[in-house]
Order: sequence, then structure tokens, then C-alpha cells
Amino acid sequence: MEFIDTDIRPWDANEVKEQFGDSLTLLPSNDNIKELQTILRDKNTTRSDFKFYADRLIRLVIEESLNKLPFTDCEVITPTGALYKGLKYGAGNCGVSIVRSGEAMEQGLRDCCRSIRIGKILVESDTDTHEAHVVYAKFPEDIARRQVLLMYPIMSTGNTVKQAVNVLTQHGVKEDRIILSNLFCTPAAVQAVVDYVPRMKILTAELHPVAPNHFGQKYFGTD
Ligand SMILES: O=P(O)(O)OC[C@H]1O[C@H](OP(=O)(O)OP(=O)(O)O)[C@H](O)[C@@H]1O
Repeated sequence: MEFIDTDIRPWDANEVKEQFGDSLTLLPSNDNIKELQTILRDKNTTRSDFKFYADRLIRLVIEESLNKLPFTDCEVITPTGALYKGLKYGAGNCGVSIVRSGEAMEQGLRDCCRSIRIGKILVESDTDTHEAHVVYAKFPEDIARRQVLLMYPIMSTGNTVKQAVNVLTQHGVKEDRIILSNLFCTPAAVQAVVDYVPRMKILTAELHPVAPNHFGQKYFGTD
């Protein structure tokens, strides 16, 4: 289904829920997050500031994405001898970054999960047609048994992510065991990806008709 949006503003959580149901989760916004997004959108932001503030937003998105992975009940004893009923992060997950912008999210994941395995996929897009194809993929050998946190900060058409998901499913990963961790996406990209892989879960910090496609160039300093 083609989605055409002429309203140039970020979507709120109610609109997201109405259009995409449980497929898309919006990072709950606040003034702190809005400031980070403003700095990343500003054409006058220096490269050094861009990386610094992008890393802050990435950390928030990664922390929220981890909340979509399984936790199990556990009990611990506090220093005063009391029983505390808590939760323990489950094993059997891995990260996969889409080169190159997705690599910007690897450190944020490692800061939370010190020794998590991280695979990589390189997808190349044609600058004119936006057609994407996979050039390279390397995963943990047991990836088919793992839940996958797929990392890519920008979705403009969604083509890059669709190709990356293709490779994962070809390696035996079930669609409903993939969580896409994303910073900015367009409504058209979400619609395209949801139509393509309806059972994958997507978490983003902003749904906006204009994608900040300068992200990779500015973060890595290749502009
Ligand atoms: O959803 P899509 O339409 O596939 O687009 C996703 C991103 O990929 C492109 O960037 P680029 O080729 O510079 O990627 P990189 O930053 O990862 O190198 C494009 O400018 C988007 O930022």
C-alpha cells in the first residue's frame, strides 16, 4: 500500500498508534529529546556536536529497544536481608548493524550489553532509483536462534532496511524476532517496511515526512 503524506510535521503517539498499531513504537518524547533532534536537524550544527548529540539520542533509543527484548522473573537478597522480586535480562540476543550509519549505534548497544555479538550487513543504494542490494553480510553462526536488534538510524524509503531484513530471514531469523532500532523515519518508509515484514517490531525516536539523510555523512565526517 502506497502512503503519501503532505503534512510536514512529526507524528504524535496517537497518530502512530492509529496508523501502525503495535508495529511501530515511538520513543516517548520530552523537551530533552526534542533538543537533541533539533540539533541533529540544524544545518549549522558542527560535526563534533552532531556526533556528540547523536550518540546521546542513540543511547536513549537503544535503552528503549532493549525493553522490547525478553526479561525473566528473578529474586535477589538486598544488603538488609530482604527479598526483592525483580527482572533479569534474557540471553540469546544479538545486534546487527547496517553499514554504515547503523555502525554509529554499535557503541550505544555495547555500552548497555558489554559483550553482545554484533553482525553486519552492507546494503548499497542507487542514488537515483533508491534501489538497494546487499553487498556483504556476516552474522553470529547461530543467528537463527537469536533475537536480533537491527540497527539503522534513518529510513527514508525503507529500501535499505527491507533488503537487510531479507538477508536475516534468509539466514533463518524469524521476522517476529527482529526489532529495528531507528532514530528518524518517514511515514512512507514505515508503511513500506510494515507491508513487507508485518511482524517485525520497529522502534523510532521520530516519525517525520522529511528524513535527515545527511546523518551518515555528518556523523562520519565524509561530507
Ligand atoms: O530508507 P532508505 O531510502 O533506504 O534510506 C536510508 C538511508 O540510506 C541512505 O543514506 P546512505 O546511503 O548515505 O547510507 P549510510 O549513511 O548508511 O552510508 C539515505 O540517504 C538514508 O539516509
